[in-house]
Amino acid sequence: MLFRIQPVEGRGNGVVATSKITKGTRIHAESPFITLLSLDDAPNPQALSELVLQQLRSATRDEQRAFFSLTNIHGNNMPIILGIVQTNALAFGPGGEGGVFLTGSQFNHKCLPSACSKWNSDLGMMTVHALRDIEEGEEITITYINFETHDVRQKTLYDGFQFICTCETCTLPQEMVNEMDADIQEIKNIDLHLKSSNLPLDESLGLAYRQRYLIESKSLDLAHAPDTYDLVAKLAAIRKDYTRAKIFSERHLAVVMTEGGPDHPDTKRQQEMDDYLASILEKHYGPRIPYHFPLFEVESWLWMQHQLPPEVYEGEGESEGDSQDTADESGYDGSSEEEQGVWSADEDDTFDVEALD
Ligand SMILES: C[S@@+](CC[C@H](N)C(=O)[O-])C[C@H]1O[C@@H](n2cnc3c(N)ncnc32)[C@H](O)[C@@H]1O
Repeated sequence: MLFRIQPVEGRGNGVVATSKITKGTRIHAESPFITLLSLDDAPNPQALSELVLQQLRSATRDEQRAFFSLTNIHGNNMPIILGIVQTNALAFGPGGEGGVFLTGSQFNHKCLPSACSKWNSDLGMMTVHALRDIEEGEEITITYINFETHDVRQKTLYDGFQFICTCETCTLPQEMVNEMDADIQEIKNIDLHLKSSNLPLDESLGLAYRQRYLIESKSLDLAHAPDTYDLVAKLAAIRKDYTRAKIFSERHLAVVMTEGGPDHPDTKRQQEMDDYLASILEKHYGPRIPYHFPLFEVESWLWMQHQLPPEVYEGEGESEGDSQDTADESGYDGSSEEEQGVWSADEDDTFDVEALD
């Protein structure tokens, strides 16, 4: 066992590492003890109680005891069973299904968590993987919420779990919180823009680069940050730029592998896409990835960097100064695609992204 459950100051019980855990390690896997049909529908308390009672009756005494020892933040405001369910239910299914986990429900929240909880429909289990190295004695945290600005995060956590988040991110000085919120909003705007407009690939990559820059260099990798690599891999594949698609696909594969492990459906799907791209490259072109260039040049080539046309960005949170900064960082030397070693695929190579979704 890589962790133990113990009291954590200001957060009730929590999950604490009993040894050093390296990034990508599966920390925990567990089937739901109580399964709920939907966390999205306002539950009819009577029906919910009945559903939970039915499942409790078929549990062992030890399991029942473990269920009743879970935290109930609702006190006398509702029947005890409902209080426990509402405090501990985690969402997992695509239709808003959720459940209570005897161990997994004891992970506390942080906006910049050290671990990722993910529902694995193939295993019928929630898994928890380390998003970074975690030290012995450190609390292992997950996130309960989506990628949001400070006030939205606080409201969601208070409404759903009745606590005020005091994590490092939420307690930054107001000026830094404002700056971070502006960056988060810009990341979300870019995501919407990339998904809703049919931009030429170089413009999409320019925006995507900016998104990745904001997420990585400013430590905004709050859980559920938009997955830039997934999107640009698909955009490049649709435009038959299989070399770039393959590189972005490898990066996305690394992300889903860390978050869900090799047996997660997302990882398997991405592996399938990656193998397919590899087979196209192998069959028609052989390796064209310019790894013999210095890393900086490969990155610059990969993202097709040049200054973004201002109209792409207008009104979406970026100042002119910022845009200029990005262009300056790019190192784009103005050489043509051919000079940079980029090739185009045959007409017959049609990448069916839908089939992989
Ligand atoms: C799913 S339970 C987590 C385990 C819980 N701490 C326990 O003692 O069983 C959710 C509750 O834990 C507490 N909690 C989780 N994350 C917290 C945080 N970052 N700060 C304060 N309380 C937190 C809140 O009371 C929340 O309603």
